[in-house]
Amino acid sequence: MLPDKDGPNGGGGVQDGPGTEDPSVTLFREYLRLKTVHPEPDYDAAIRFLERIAEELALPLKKVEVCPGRVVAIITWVGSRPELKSVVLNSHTDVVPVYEEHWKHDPFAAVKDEHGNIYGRGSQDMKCVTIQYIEAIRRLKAAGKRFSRTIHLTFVPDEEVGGHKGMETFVKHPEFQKLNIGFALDEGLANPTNAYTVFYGEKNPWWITVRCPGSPGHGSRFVENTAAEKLEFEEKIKAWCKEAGEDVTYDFAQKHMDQNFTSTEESDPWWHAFSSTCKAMNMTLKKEIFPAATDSRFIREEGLPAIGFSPMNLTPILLHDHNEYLNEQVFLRGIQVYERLVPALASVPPLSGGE
Ligand code: MET
Ligand SMILES: [Zn+2]
Ligand SMILES: [Zn+2]
Repeated sequence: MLPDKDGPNGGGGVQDGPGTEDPSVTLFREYLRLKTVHPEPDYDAAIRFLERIAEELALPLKKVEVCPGRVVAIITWVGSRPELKSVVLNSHTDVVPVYEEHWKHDPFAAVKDEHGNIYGRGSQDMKCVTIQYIEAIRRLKAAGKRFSRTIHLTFVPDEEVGGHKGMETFVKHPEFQKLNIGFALDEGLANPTNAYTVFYGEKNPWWITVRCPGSPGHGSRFVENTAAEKLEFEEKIKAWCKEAGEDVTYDFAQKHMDQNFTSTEESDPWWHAFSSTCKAMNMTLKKEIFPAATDSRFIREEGLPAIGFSPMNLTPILLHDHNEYLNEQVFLRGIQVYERLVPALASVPPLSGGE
């Protein structure tokens, strides 16, 4: 672990003396320090980190290069009945850029303040979840557990830039088919109340590039045929491009039409395993449609069920925001949540059809 400027346990006035921090928190902070930040994420650092983790867990890691320089890493814990469909724990390794001048701590130093709040880009989106999966698996393995279904931890690049060179390509890869997926967990959002939010569908993103050529020049010069004057925002996309002139074109960088939802009926065996485990832990769940887009959309488009869930209650929603942080107690509680959820999902009895 790299020491940060305030010593081994972060910001001033920290309650932990050296060496007393929970090792899961230390690992989380170490992962936050990797600069997997766009526009040039250090994916090599993430892969090296994950290779070390796989070695510690004594589990195999497979690397699938879906595009040049874009590797999906898969750590697999084979179940006692490997013919059954598997459980996927998915997370993306990239994070969005920062405006460092708006942060009270270095966004890549993983400073922990006197309240136990850990500041860092990716602390909520979604390096917390990556480490929570890993630590839950580590504890379950150490306790000598094994489950009937195979568990795959998938670590995917480029989610934050639309997933073209990440999950979108991976779901079409033969190695994805080989995973024989029955159910997937992926990211969700924090919830400021005591409840946890779960996402069973998403909004359809449309990212559109409108090409509207015009003469350049200073605004005071009464330039004719400017780009701005050609655009009619109140009209529909097609209509306003047509009206703007024959040379105005548009392209979709993202155009999702699929509306596959994941069942949250109690009769659904996957949802039942998920929700009954949460209930047994006295967790309140709030079911929602994700307000933006995650890699779950590509999984659902393959017809597979996926639930978006990041176990962060009592936490303001700070994804992509300045001063993104997560409290270490909330983080540690999340590991315990996965320690219960993973066994429940990986022990779902064979479904009709023997899967
Ligand atoms: C449409 S790609 C989604 C990128 C990112 N997850 C976001 O919601 O902003
Ligand atoms: Zn995310
Ligand atoms: Zn994000």
